[in-house]
Amino acid sequence: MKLQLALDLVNIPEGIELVKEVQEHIDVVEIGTPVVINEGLHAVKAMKEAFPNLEVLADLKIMDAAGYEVSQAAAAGADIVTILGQAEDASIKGAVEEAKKQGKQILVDMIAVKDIKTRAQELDALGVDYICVHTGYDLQAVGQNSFEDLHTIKSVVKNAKTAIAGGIKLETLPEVIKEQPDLVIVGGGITSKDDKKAAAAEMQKLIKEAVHA
Ligand SMILES: O=C([C@H](O)CO)[C@H](O)[C@H](O)COP(=O)(O)O
Repeated sequence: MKLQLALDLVNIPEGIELVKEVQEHIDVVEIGTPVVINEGLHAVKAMKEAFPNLEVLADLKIMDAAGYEVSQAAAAGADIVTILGQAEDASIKGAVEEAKKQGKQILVDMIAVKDIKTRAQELDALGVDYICVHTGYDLQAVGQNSFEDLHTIKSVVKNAKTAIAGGIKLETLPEVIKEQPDLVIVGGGITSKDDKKAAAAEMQKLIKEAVHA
C-alpha cells in the first residue's frame, strides 16, 4: 500500500518546499488538477527533476484526446496519468495504449460515476493500472466520502490496483486502510497541518502496520 501526497493549492516553488518536508514518508507526489491548470505540465517536469526517486502523478482528469494528453504528460516526466472513468471506452483504450508504449501507468478517477460497480468491471477489462474512488471537494463539502465505494470496487476488480482519494484525514485513515487499497491519496489531510512531516509520518506508520498485519 502506497501513500500519495496530492498538491492542489500551491504553486511550483511552494509544492517543492512542501515535498522536501515530507519526501521520506510518501511514495507518490501528485500534481493536482488546479496546479496543472495554473502552471501547466511545467509543474510535473519541475517535480520530477527535483525528486527523481518519487513517482509523479499528473492529475489531468483526461476526458478526450487521451493518447495525445498521456504522451504530453509522459514527456514531462509523469509516471502515472489520470483519466476520468466517465470518458468513452475509446479514450480509455487510447490512454492505456499510449501509457504502455511509454512505460507509464493510467489511474482512472471514478469521480461522478453513478454505477461504480459496473464501470469498475468494464475499466478493469480495459487494462487500466489503477481504479480510484474519489469524493471531490464539492461533495466533501456536503459530508460525503468514498469508503463504501472502495469496498465495492475491492469486491469486483480482479486485475487493476485500487485507490481512494477525497478528504482522507489521520482520523479516517484506519477505516480506509482496513479495505487494503493499493494506493491512498491524501491532500489536505497533510497539507493543511502545521506539522506536515509529522502528519505524513503518522500516516505512513499506520499504512505500514496495516500492510504487515
Ligand atoms: O483530485 C483532487 C480534487 O479533485 C482537486 O483536484 C484532490 O487531489 C483529491 O481530492 C485529494 O485531495 P484531498 O481531498 O484534499 O485529500
